[in-house]
Amino acid sequence: MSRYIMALDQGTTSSRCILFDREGKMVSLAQKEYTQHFPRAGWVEHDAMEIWSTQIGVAQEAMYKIGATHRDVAAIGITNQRETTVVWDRRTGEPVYNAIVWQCRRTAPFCDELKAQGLEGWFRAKTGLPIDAYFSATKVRWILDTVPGARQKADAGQLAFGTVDSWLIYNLTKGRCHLTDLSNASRTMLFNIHTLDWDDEILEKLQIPRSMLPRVCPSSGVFGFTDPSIFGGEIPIAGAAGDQQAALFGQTCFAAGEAKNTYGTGCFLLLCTGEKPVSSSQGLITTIAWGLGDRVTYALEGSIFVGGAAVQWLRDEMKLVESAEDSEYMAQKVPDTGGVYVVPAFTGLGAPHWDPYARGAVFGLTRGSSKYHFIRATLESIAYQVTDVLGAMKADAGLELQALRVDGGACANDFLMQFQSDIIGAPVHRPACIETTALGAAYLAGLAVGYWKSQEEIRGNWQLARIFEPGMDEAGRARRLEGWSRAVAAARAFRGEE
Ligand SMILES: Nc1ncnc2c1ncn2[C@@H]1O[C@H](COP(=O)(O)OP(=O)(O)O)[C@@H](O)[C@H]1O
Ligand SMILES: O=P(O)(O)OC[C@H](O)CO
Repeated sequence: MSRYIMALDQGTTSSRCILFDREGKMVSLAQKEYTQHFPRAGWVEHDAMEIWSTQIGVAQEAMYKIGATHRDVAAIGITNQRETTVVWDRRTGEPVYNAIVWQCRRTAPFCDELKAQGLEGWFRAKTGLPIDAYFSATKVRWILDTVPGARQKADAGQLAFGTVDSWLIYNLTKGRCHLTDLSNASRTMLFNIHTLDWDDEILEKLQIPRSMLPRVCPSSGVFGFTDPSIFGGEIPIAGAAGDQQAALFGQTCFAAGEAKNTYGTGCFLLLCTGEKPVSSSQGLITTIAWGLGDRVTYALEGSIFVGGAAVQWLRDEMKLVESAEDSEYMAQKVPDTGGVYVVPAFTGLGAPHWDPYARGAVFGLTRGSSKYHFIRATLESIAYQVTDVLGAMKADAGLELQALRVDGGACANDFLMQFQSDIIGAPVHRPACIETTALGAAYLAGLAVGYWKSQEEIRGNWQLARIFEPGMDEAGRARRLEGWSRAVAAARAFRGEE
């Protein structure tokens, strides 16, 4: 029997491939950062061909590192940055425009038009989502309206739309399969999470032809086989899920009431609600967690657009740190932020505010403010945003958190995790494997081909590595949270330039 499951983790900042063994341990990893394009203020794009080339490059590298061949890989699981929109020409396989990334705000004015028509409740009832530029629907519409000839080609059935999972499956199968999974479909604002089908009324309203859309499959099951030219032989693609849902699966949060928070480019807190979609009155999203066989599991989600990306900004734009890791010791060179608050609303604010016009801001600077205060305040801003989302989840779902399970690149930062625990007043549990996104995709694929027999078997693989206990007094917590909420209100009042 094959020895490994391959996870392809196509994230916002990097493409990654990890090979896992039966205990859920990483056997080989390869990763490559790729180019972020910011053609205008608030716009974010990726080159879809670079997504594909880096993803396939790291897959081959991960196999090469341990001398694995296609025979050693029982199945591939795909997980991906969600909502990011690729539209390609079926005849050439070429994208007609760059991938429009989930963070991109270009369609905010069109979303305002939809809201002005009073459609907010209509969309939410069908899709579980608020109307926002974050989701794929208005991005597809923008491409059809803007790229010369796109509308005509789409009407003639020549164009295909997909989120990044679809784009990878299409290329891995050399154009044979145009598919997606339920969790990714639920992020498009085109998919009805109750009927489990693309919603014809929404398609009509947005003038998006159904012929562009992929077929929707369960998250665990054989989607197709890789073309033999890629790995030297066929490998089944047996799992796919959006990265945040995959992380929920990788953290083995299978039962209603179990939650995790991922600290990647953004931060995403997901609470499993079981087979029941729970609707939100607090600015959270109702989303499909995964489909297994004919059973669909739902989740409530708080989506924060800028998490670890704020640390990347400190590194790449502000040049205040040389590496993301350095932020940890530099933040601890000062005992507190000295009253400085950073609001990293670089692409507006997601949950619970949903304000596309908010922009990043720094408050509380004094003559004594140093770069260390600035770095510390940036890290703290990540934890404050998570605290706001937790508050919404408590109000919506009555979540009484015993402990917060964490994962994702930035959860390696001990300072951030300690501050997170302090500011929510609850323990933070960091597992041994923080690559839970990839692990979740591997589990979905492995279950489909019998590599793992059951979810119970998988549960046994989860291991705790470190607990962060809250140490901040109530008064200190309340004072900081009050400062943070004033900073957010001020950043929202400023409103960015169009
Ligand atoms: N030690 C660290 N401290 C703070 N942030 C970090 C650290 N390591 C990585 N990051 C941040 O985490 C993000 C990468 O996490 P990852 O889970 O790989 O994200 P993605 O899947 O979105 O590409 C980057 O934005 C990076 O700045
Ligand atoms: O790339 P990540 O891990 O920050 O995840 C991005 C999300 O899927 C966007 O919804």
